Amino acid sequence: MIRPTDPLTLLPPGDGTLGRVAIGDLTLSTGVVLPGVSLAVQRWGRIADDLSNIVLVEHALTGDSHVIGSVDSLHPTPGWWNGLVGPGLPLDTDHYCILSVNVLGGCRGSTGPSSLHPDGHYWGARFPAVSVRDMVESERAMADLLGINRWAAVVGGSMGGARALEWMVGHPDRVGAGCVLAVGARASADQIGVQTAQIMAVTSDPHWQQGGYHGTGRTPVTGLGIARRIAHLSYRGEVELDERFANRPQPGEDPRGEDLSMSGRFAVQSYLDHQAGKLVSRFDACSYVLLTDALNRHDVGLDRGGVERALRSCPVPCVIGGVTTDRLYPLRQQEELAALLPGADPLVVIDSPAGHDGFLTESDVVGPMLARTMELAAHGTPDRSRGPA
Ligand SMILES: CC(=O)SCCNC(=O)CCNC(=O)[C@H](O)C(C)(C)COP(=O)(O)OP(=O)(O)OC[C@H]1O[C@@H](n2cnc3c(N)ncnc32)[C@H](O)[C@@H]1OP(=O)(O)O
Ligand SMILES: N[C@@H](CCO)C(=O)O
Repeated sequence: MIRPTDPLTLLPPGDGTLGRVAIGDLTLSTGVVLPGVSLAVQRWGRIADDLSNIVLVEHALTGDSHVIGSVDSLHPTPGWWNGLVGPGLPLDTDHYCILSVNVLGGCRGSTGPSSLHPDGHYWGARFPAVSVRDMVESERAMADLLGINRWAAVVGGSMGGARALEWMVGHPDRVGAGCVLAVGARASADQIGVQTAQIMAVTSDPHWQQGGYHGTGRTPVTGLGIARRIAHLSYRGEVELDERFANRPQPGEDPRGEDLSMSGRFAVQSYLDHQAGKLVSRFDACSYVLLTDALNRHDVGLDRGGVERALRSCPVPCVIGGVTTDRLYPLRQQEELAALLPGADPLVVIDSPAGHDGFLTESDVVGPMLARTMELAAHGTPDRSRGPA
């Protein structure tokens, strides 16, 4: 007798090994069909027989599926939520299987602009535009393939929070509980402004080559580095930066010389150079443009009668959090989410100088928020009687 393959055998083992799930062709919200899509996946913990204990953790713009780092492999990789996932930790692998997916269009294993097109050349900027909703649809296609009807919870911050929110609003019956950090219901004018400036920095680099730089030996590292400097400023608190760097020169350098040769740097300039250097060494410029553009398109109310109606229609129990000093996704945006989502706990305000990156750095507060999310998830089917307001 031929037994059908157990879909779960398509997943990597529960020890954080990186695997890849082929989901086939994906029709995007623009109508474009993206052929042969694969998603890079990692998971930690055992999957229950009834698949009811799987938590989807969504990463931010330049993150990836390495929610927690690995030190013992040939290629040690840092994690971005170390200390929050593991036995006895807020995302408790003694009870739950924690699963993370490199985003559609990313550059850390999932199909994206640095993947090969069916014609054998790199996709580059030929890669079709994707929205946050498309990212979620790729994850839904993967869940369908694996037979996962419902996530115990979906959690994430920033772009990961946008994906978590899209899951909750677009597929409320498939999300047991949600945790949404440091994001809003739609892109604001300020975000689109700062993010389009970053996109222009990348695409104005002569090495961009209309997005066809892959395989040419010339990559737009200068433009990507400028984009990261602009972005990183928006990720950190204004007061925090001034307390750390003020207008001091970088030790041993003189930024106040007699001419404009710019040979000496301010300390903050050196810090941003460092952050830019780290990003260009690990991230693809086309993916950066694609994902930044997806954030510009983010609008949970699109084709759902607007933000208020979309949020009010979502009964998923959830935890919403924002950072006091977040100047990219200011607190008013999370206040809106907490006010309009019928299943939301009172807003958790993360009091931190760290700015937007607080959802990565303030694990003392984020940990209890994740624990609370799992408490909501454990209560099972949400109280649908609250219904749309
Ligand atoms: C780690 C990953 O790549 S996981 C994927 C997710 N990645 C991200 O989320 C984005 C990348 N990282 C970040 O945004 C941030 O570094 C965070 C949020 C992860 C950590 O924030 P913090 O711990 O507050 O780091 P902080 O902003 O102080 O930066 C520290 C770095 O700046 C460097 N630095 C500080 N001052 C200066 C200076 N004057 N000149 C040059 N470098 C400086 C430090 O040496 C340190 O370098 P290192 O990270 O290579 O060790
Ligand atoms: N530091 C985060 C900020 C965006 O949320 C990142 O690079 O992904």
